[in-house]
Formats: sequence, C-alpha cells, structure tokens
Amino acid sequence: MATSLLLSRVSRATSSITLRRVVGFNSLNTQIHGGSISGTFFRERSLATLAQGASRFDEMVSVNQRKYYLLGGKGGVGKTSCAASLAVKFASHGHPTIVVSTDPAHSLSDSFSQDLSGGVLKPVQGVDSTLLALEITPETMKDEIKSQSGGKSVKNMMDSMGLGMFAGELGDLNLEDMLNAASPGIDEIAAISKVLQFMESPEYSRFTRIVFDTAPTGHTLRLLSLPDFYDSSISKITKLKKKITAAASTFKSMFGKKEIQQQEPSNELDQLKERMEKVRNVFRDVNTTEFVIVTIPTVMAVNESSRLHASLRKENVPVHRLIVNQLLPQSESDCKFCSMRRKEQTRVLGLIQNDTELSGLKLIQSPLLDAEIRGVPALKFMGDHVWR
Ligand SMILES: Nc1ncnc2c1ncn2[C@@H]1O[C@H](COP(=O)(O)OP(=O)(O)OP(=O)(O)O)[C@@H](O)[C@H]1O
Repeated sequence: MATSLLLSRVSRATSSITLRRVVGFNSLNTQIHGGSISGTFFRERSLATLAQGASRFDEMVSVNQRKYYLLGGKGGVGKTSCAASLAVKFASHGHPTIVVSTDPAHSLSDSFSQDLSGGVLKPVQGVDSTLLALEITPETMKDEIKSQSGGKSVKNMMDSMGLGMFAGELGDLNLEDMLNAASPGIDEIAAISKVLQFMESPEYSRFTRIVFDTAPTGHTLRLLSLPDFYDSSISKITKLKKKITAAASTFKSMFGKKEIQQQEPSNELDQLKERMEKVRNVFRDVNTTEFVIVTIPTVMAVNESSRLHASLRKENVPVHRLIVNQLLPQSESDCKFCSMRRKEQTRVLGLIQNDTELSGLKLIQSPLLDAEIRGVPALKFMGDHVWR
C-alpha cells in the first residue's frame, strides 16, 4: 500500500516531465506547430517485443463497395481518436466517408476540435475530401419519429400495425409520453434507425465508408444484439396474434358465428422484421463490416478486450484487427518510471499473444503521442502511424 502510494506520488510528480522527454521526440507537437517530423521515429523505435504490426490499410481501402467499420473497446482507450483518424484517412484516399458516434457521451467534436453536435450530419472542416460527421442523439430521433407519426397516438399506431386488439390495454397512452420517458436502449434504437437510413436512403448511397465510434463495450454489445431482440419480439407478437385470432375463431364458431379468416401478419410487421434482419445481417457480413477492437497495454483493458472478442465471435460479428494504443516508445535515456511501465507493457503484450481470443488478430501498434490528439492535423498524424 505504502509503496503503491509512493509510486503514484512519484509517478504523478515525474510523469509530466519524464513522459514528455521520453515519449515526446517533438513528434505531434512538431507537426502541430509546423516543424518537420522524423518519419522513421515510430517505425524504428516501436517495442522490440512486438511483432511489426501494420494495419494493412491497403486492404481496408481497396474495396470500392460500401464498408462499415466499428471501433470499440473499454472506456478511454482511444476509440474516438482511432475512429476519427481512420475516417480522415479513408476520406483522403478518395472514399466519401461518414463518421458516426453512437456513444451517448460523444467526443467526436472534441476529437476534431470543431462543433459536430446537434444530431445532424455536418461536414468536417479542414479535410479536402468528403467527410461528414454525426453525433447521434436520441432527442433528434424522437423529433424525427414524432414528425413522421404526425401526432398519432400509440393506439392509432398499433391499429395501423394490425395490433389494435392489444391497444385497449394501453389505454390512451400518448406516443410523445412514451418517447419522452427514459427508455432503456433508446440510444441503440437511435443508432439502428440511422444505420437503416444510411442503408436505404439514396442520399447516402455515395458514401463508401461508414466509420462508427462506438460506446464502451456494454452499450455496443447491446446495440449489436438489439436487431436480434426485435426480430424475436416481432416473431413472438406475430405468433401471439395468430393464436388469438385462432382462439377467437374457435370461440365464435362454437356459438354459431361465422368463422374468422386467419389473418396473415400485417405488412408493417413484416417490413419491420425485414429491416431488422437487414441491420442484423449487415453487421455480421464479412464483406461489409469489420469491428476493430481498441485497447491499451494494461491487464484490465486486455481482459475486457478478450471478453469483447468472445461476445463478438458469438454474435458472428467479423473482427480481424486489434489496436494496442498508447504504447510507450523505446528510449535510450529511460527513467525508472518509464522503464517499469515499458516492462509492464511488454508483459501485457505477451498476455495478448497468449490469449486464445486475441492472439489470432492482426495487432496494430499505436504509440503514445506527446500531446492530446485534437484537430484534423493531429488526427492525420495519428492516422499515418496507425493506419499504414
Ligand atoms: N496514442 C495516444 N497518444 C496520446 N494521447 C492519446 C492517444 N490515444 C488517445 N489519446 C488521448 O486520450 C484521451 C481519450 O481518447 P479517446 O477520446 O479517443 O478515447 P475513447 O476510448 O473514445 O474514450 P471514451 O470511452 O471516453 O469515449 C483523449 O484526450 C485523446 O486525445
């Protein structure tokens, strides 16, 4: 306890100085302040123990058809920085690109250092090619639903879906009240409805890369399993509706009334089911989607990444790449703190190489830079070292 306290005090006192000295090399600061960059630095000084990990960006960029990239992992590991830098890189390689944040605690605006809030697509300034950004907000989606529903009540909506028989149970519940209630999963529903728009609306068809900056692990797994949940719920409703119709028919024929025609499930339900299947399938298709796991070299982050990969594998979501972000670069004049951190990182990299979930993934090394990654130049700088 005393040792760790001391260590944390020492590290706090020295980290800002020594990290800057060891990690600095004037790299990102130099880039931002207009100086020249030693382009060979990261390649030459990457951790000796790591297999040279290029992302094979050539493979990621070569396909002309639309591809979805989801970047996810534990909170704070660098998901937004990696997603934003990937989007900038795709755009500058000629792919009209959209970068979308599905994290309720958005940080795209901070990452690009410009206002991308408001729940609508906004062009990213400072990029020569087409790059739009969107921070999804449930509020905007609620407004969209309200305007589309034209003020219908829940009863009217259920009637139009062929579910009027249940509507009585719901009384005169108002759609607005329901949408205004803090419903669990509303962020994920907003994200899915946006994905559907990107897939179906002609105005988005020219975008060939869609990059998702996802929320920390739990949220994202919920997002990926939600279409399945809806799919099975719709099936249950359809079955229930058939059963009720059959029971009512038997009941009526017992009393000599004309038999009720077995109704087919309503069109709206079928359509909803189809659309959910579409989202579900696109996230599981190796030709259209890739989930890139982002982690940092700590045991806790790696353990979470391993569990995330297991869940994604179970869901059949394609994963090929793992970014290990914030790696301390090698240095000749190492202080004690840095050399201890580096030893620890090397040990954790060994854990990744021996982890049954993670060892098969393409490992991408991303160095700890000497400044916060904010703004397009910084994202380009990061992208040139991560996505190569
Ligand atoms: N390789 C790096 N070198 C230096 N700073 C970094 C690096 N990667 C990320 N950062 C910084 O770490 C902070 C967190 O990064 P980022 O917002 O990308 O993480 P996140 O995983 O998206 O976080 P959250 O889960 O909170 O959304 C930011 O200040 C970012 O600039």
